[in-house]
Amino acid sequence: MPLWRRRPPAADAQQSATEQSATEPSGAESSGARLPEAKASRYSPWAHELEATSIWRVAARLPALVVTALRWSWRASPRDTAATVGLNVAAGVFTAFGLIAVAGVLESLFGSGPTPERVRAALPSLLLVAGAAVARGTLATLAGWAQARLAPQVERSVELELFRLTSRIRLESFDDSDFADTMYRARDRGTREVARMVNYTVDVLTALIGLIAVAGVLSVLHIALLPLLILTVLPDGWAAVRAARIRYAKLREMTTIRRRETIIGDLLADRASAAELRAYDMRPFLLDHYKACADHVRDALLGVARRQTLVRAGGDSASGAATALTYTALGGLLVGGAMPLSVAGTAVLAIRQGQTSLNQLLLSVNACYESGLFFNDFLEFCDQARTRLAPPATRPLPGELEVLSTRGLVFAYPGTDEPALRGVDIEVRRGEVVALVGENGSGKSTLARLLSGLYTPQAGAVLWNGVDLAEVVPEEYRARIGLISQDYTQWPLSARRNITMERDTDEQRLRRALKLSGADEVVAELSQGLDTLLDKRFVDGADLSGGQKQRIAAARGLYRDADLVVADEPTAALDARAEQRLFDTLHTAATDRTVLLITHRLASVRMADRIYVLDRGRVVEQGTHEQLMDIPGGHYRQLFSIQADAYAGLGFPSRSGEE
Ligand SMILES: Nc1ncnc2c1ncn2[C@@H]1O[C@H](COP(=O)(O)OP(=O)(O)OP(=O)(O)O)[C@@H](O)[C@H]1O
Repeated sequence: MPLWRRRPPAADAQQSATEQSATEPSGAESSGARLPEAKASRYSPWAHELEATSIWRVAARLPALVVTALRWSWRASPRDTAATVGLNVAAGVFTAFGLIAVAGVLESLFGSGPTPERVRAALPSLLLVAGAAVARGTLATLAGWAQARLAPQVERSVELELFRLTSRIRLESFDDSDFADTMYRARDRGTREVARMVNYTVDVLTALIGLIAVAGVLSVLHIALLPLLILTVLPDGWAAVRAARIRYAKLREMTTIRRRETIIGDLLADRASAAELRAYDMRPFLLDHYKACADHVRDALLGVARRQTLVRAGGDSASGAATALTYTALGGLLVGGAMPLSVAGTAVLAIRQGQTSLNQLLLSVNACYESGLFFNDFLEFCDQARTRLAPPATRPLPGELEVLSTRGLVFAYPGTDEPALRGVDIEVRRGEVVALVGENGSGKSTLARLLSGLYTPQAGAVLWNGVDLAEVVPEEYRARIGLISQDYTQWPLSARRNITMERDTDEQRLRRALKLSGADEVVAELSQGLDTLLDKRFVDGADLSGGQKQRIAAARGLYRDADLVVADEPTAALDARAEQRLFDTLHTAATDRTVLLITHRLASVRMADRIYVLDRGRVVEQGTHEQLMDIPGGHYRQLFSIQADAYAGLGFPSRSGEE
């Protein structure tokens, strides 16, 4: 496993966090007091490990990363990748060729004989220098074009892969905070780095070619000059790589804080939170919290800048000393008569060019390496996401739903010790209305999601006509379920699309769903009817009330030609009339479909064929309303009585208007 992928053992995190907070700048400490992530970064041990790892060990992984980046680039556009690499390399060849031609010019100019004759002798080489410059310039321009074309294509392809994975991973992955950090890093910078890595790789190749030419010229002039040249640049290169690692390690260490900073920033600037932010005057609190995060990040980055400057200053001084040594050696060779003046002139030129090329090489290797660290975040995300995909299932759905049952279902959310479901057995038969009731947090929605195939149980199974859903192609059974979710999404699409969720509309089914859910009244008020965009953030977009949104969500669940309708608190935001209409609908819908209903309005489950009562993740009672009411001190009986008592004796008129 590469060093920068290794996760710190949890036990080490606390200890290292203590060490870490001792080394933080004072501002970070003060914000750390308010930010748990600042005090106990999960990545601290990892960051220390990265900093302590030898540069050579880490750099050894670079070629593999470069190859991966090139593969991504090739996938995005083979033509532009080939053009970028090919044209840049060709431009590099002409740069080297130009230097060799310059050496020829100098040799002729510093030779013996009258000046006009020496100038004439230098003319062919001069022409070669000019030709090489023109060719290099043309190739570099074309290469720049190819490079500029490549970047957006690569970014697109990498981002698409990212979203293909985020939209396929198992739902519970979103409840895992470690994975959320990984996803944040991949989205934050990881995807942008592939194109950059390709560019830096090309720079490395170009610089290498220039360097080979210089090395060739220098070794012909005097072999001692070559190691001296390398010595002048190595300290600088070491400093650059080290500085990059310091920055990356700190950024990675701050992943959770930066994610929190983004979340708070969104709350401060998002429409969805704008009203409550004002109503509860959350502004000072959020701003203060945002400032604490931003202060921590700023202080940490100031610390990084200080350390980077020190490292670079060390590298620069050592490189300066090595340059002085090189020129002293050159002077010594001249004074000692070991090298004629014309050769020394060429050597100075070659050394300068060599330093430029070597510097360029080290800078591009460093940039490539730094990019590689971030690119690796994207690869790490892809690796982790692939392990979070549902295992491939090939079994087709075993016919229309006859019976959906669960067997010893156990499910715990990631990062929690307490299971939300602890061995649940229920059964829903075709044409039945089955209700799940229970107090808040008893596990109803979790069970509904498992029955809808959205979560994977840790133990037990959900069986469709006796076949374990784990073996069935997920798209097949999800298509047979109409989910009216408690946390429904209003998509930034037209009202029509918000209901049908598919490109082609079955007008008859749509009209029926609109009527059954009461969404027909909502659509009638929209300026462009079903074609109205349901998102106020865009021109001509409409906004809906909470109940209106819920009617649209109910229409979505009813539109689907499903075997099973799962309705999780489908009426929480509805007015009394709409609520009654939807419950009536759900009860009559069960003549041709099966309905699983979750609600706290117990009067509405009286008609259910069977009621399961959940408590702390277990089914504690089951039966019809009458059977459950017959259990003395029973859970359901108590809940029902509390609601019934609230209305009892108040003499409300019935639905028909009579007392
Ligand atoms: N995403 C989550 N991550 C961790 N724990 C969760 C998550 N969602 C729910 N839980 C926990 O799982 C348990 C069951 O929650 P669930 O939402 O299924 O209850 P519920 O019966 O539907 O409650 P309600 O009536 O309030 O909707 C609760 O203890 C809850 O805190």
